[in-house]
Amino acid sequence: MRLPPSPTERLPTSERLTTSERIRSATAARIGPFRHLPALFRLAWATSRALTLASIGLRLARAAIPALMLYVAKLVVDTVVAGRADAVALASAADWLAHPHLRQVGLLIGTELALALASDLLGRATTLVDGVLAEITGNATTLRLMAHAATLDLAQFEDPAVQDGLERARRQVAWRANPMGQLLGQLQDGLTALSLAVAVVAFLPWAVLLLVLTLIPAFLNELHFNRQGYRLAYQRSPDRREGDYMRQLGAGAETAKENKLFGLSGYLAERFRVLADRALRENSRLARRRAVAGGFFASLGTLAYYLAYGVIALRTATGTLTLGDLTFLTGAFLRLRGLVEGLLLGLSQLSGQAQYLDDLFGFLALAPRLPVPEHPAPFPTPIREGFVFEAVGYRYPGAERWAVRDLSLTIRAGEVLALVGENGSGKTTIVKLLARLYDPTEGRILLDGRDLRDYDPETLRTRIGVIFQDFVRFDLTAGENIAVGRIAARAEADRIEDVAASALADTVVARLPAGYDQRLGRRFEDGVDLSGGEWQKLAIARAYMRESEVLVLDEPTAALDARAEAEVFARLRALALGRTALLISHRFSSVRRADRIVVLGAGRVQEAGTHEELVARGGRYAELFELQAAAYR
Ligand SMILES: Nc1ncnc2c1ncn2[C@@H]1O[C@H](COP(=O)(O)OP(=O)(O)OP(=O)(O)O)[C@@H](O)[C@H]1O
Repeated sequence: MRLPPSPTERLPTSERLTTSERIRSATAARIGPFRHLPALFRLAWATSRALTLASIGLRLARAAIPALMLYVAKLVVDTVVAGRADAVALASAADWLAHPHLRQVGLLIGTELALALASDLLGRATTLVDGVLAEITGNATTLRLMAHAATLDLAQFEDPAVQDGLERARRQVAWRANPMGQLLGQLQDGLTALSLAVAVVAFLPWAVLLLVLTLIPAFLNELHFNRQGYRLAYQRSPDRREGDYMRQLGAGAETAKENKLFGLSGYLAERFRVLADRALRENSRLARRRAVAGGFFASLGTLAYYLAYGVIALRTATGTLTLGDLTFLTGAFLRLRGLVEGLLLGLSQLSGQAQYLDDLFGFLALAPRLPVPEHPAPFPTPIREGFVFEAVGYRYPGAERWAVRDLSLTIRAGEVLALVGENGSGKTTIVKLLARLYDPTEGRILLDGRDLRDYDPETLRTRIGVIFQDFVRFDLTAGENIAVGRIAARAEADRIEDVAASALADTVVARLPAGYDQRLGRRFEDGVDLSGGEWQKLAIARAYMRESEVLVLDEPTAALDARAEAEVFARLRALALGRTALLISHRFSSVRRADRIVVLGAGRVQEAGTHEELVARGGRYAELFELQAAAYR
């Protein structure tokens, strides 16, 4: 039978593990749903040793109680039966206590009561400890997820499989599901069953053997169906992802506007229904087979129980066993059956959780791919020469086409360079390569004569301020939306106000009810939404906040009105004084003010020069410029 792929096997080739690691992970896959249990335990252990130990200790203590209680109950019955012969008239409590048999019965009942109370208290304490442990493990896991996410490369986030896995892992953590508690619960039930079985062995060894013989096929059957269910869930993973996406589209706030205008809800619901129906059909088929096989093995167990019950009753009737033995053995068998059923059920629940644990641990096992130099070159301060792209080519993972190819380009220190070119010509890709979000597939990028890969990428990124065209609209306050450009300076209100003024964002903030403290966006109740251009002004302020040597603005003014655009550029020139600025724009009115303009086409440089030079040349730039200018005449 083919095994389901491990989470790493679902990743793109470059993400995959070495051969020996793959063999190890394939072996692990055979254990299916249970392979994450050690990691799960380590997670809880690392979060709180005291609580993990407390949870285990409490469960161990509680596991032995049922067998003890049944045994005490047996002693009660036997003592009561033995004492019936010398029954006397007892007038007072003192008489009761003075009577040896009755005192013994009283003592035994008191012991059973103490055990019952201890079991209750231990149960409550376990729930309390497990609840706290689940919450702090959940929080610690979220922090670990966030810390790990920060170490990964952009390309990894852009991989749909990684994205979906991360999303599900996040949801799993947010649900505060407690697989650890469930696992320990299973352990406790297993130990209780074992203690009962050991106690029964003393009386009827063959009965325990009978039980074990009927249990083994039931367990094997459960494990078989667990693996089948796990495999099915894996195969259905793409469908499930698509179904989740349809649900999100059909019921999400972000898409509500277009859903209404285009009347999409029926279409999306139908697509969801088709996927859900297919899943239902496959799941039901497996569930039916599981129910039939499970029912058969459960009946075998019941048969074994009644067989043992009959023999116990007969042996009690013939005097080989006492009435107390009868109580104990029937009680122990009944309890054992209940426990075993619970254990089998727990097994299938644990296997359901395992898919999410796959996502969580699969994500935590991802390693970043961009190499970081062990001994980075000292970063030039200030940058003297600038950046040189030498025959750079970049192809996105899994893409057939090159986004840029044979690209030779110089960005001189201190200049304002504009990049223009048609959609998809590679402008944004150049920016990402510059900030080392990706490494070139071929060729190299030099900064002051050294390969960009020789520098520490973190340092490089602190020296470059980039605002992408799809900048993030944080549902935080207006002040924070600017401060994220240099989050360490978030308390410097003056600085935030200064950069806001430079980006014309001050007038936007002035109109907000709570000014810089106003929460933006629609996610939260106190949020106020802004227009596209207003958001863009905040994003420009964010870039200025960075105070970096290299300023990169990707379509910074696309949403601005003509007057705002002109003003932003006038200020940008003043701000960029002495700094290097890279400007990407489709608006030639902005582009023409740059020191130099580079025209890209199909990932290559087509022309470069000042506005005047390029217009005089009568090439591609002149043609595009004329097209836009004509539209205004
Ligand atoms: N994350 C990605 N994965 C795969 N391909 C991508 C990705 N981002 C961009 N591309 C492809 O790379 C090429 C260059 O894209 P890029 O975003 O650099 O163009 P651009 O010049 O900035 O375009 P625009 O003017 O539309 O913003 C395009 O063909 C695009 O389809």
